[in-house]
Amino acid sequence: MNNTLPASSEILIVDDDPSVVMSLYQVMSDIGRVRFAETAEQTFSMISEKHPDLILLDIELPDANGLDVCTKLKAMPSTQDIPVLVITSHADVGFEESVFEVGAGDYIHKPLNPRVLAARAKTHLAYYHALKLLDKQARTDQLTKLANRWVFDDQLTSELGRANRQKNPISLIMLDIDNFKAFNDQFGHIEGDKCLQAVSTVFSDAILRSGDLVARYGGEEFAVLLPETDALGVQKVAERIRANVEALAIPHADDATFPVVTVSVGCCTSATGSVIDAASALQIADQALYQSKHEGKNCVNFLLVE
Ligand SMILES: Nc1nc2c(ncn2[C@@H]2O[C@H](COP(=O)(O)OP(=O)(O)OP(=O)(O)O)[C@@H](O)[C@H]2O)c(=O)[nH]1
Repeated sequence: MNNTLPASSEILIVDDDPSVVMSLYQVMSDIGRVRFAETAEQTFSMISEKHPDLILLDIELPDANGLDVCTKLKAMPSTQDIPVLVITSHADVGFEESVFEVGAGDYIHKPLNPRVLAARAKTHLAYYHALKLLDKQARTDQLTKLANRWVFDDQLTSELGRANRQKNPISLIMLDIDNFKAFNDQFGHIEGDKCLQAVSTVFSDAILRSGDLVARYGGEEFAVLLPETDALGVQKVAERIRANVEALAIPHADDATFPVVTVSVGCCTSATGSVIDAASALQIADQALYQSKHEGKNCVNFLLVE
């Protein structure tokens, strides 16, 4: 397990005793990059700047009890998974129980034993990095490296809710590669996979805002979510994607509608965030996509919901 440790682990030491900090630093600087906080306030401010991969937390801080700090960290979704190792001189059973009750991963007694500290820190870091990797893999389509349908549906639901609360427009694009069965039949599945990867790059390059999301929705079907984007905006993005896929000029199968690979596009906008249910939004975009297929493929259709 320890072999999986990346060289760049970020470790935050929270302690106000210079001699303890020095001992911790001597051990931890061999394991990762170390930062320090002396108080609870500094701790939260440093964590908001950059999330550490491991926190070594003293119990007696000048402005708070370390257990309360841990409770707060474990209550926040953005920090709850960061492993916390409590550094303590308490040894009674009741105290040990309270360490685990607040969600800390482990505790280490003072005086510190450097080898035990290093071993425990490495174990927690290895589990944390492995979990992060698994989480990333669970959210990513392995072939295209885009987000998968699960991530898309999740984000669509939360962005629709937000658009509705703020009465903001929100737009959705569904894309489907034209005659992809014919492509696979003529060139084989390996070339088909390469084609999917190439068009995925076009989709990713076409979305410019940080809140936008592109995902592989099914086999040769893709979806794009554009929060705070109105009818004009989504149609621009949709047309850019359609044109850029065509411009890739990937030769298509002899019996395909067009000589190069193309996509049919369906998009919709909920002008005031009135569509709040993900299934309805997807169904409207799908309806527009169906219209594009029906009109001869390689085109964009759009539906507006007021
Ligand atoms: N190579 C490859 N092919 C895939 C993958 N996922 C889905 N496909 C193929 O995509 C094709 C989709 O075929 P259809 O649903 O008939 O659609 P189409 O041929 O694109 O026809 P239109 O949508 O009407 O343009 C099928 O042959 C699937 O096997 C994949 O991951 N890799």
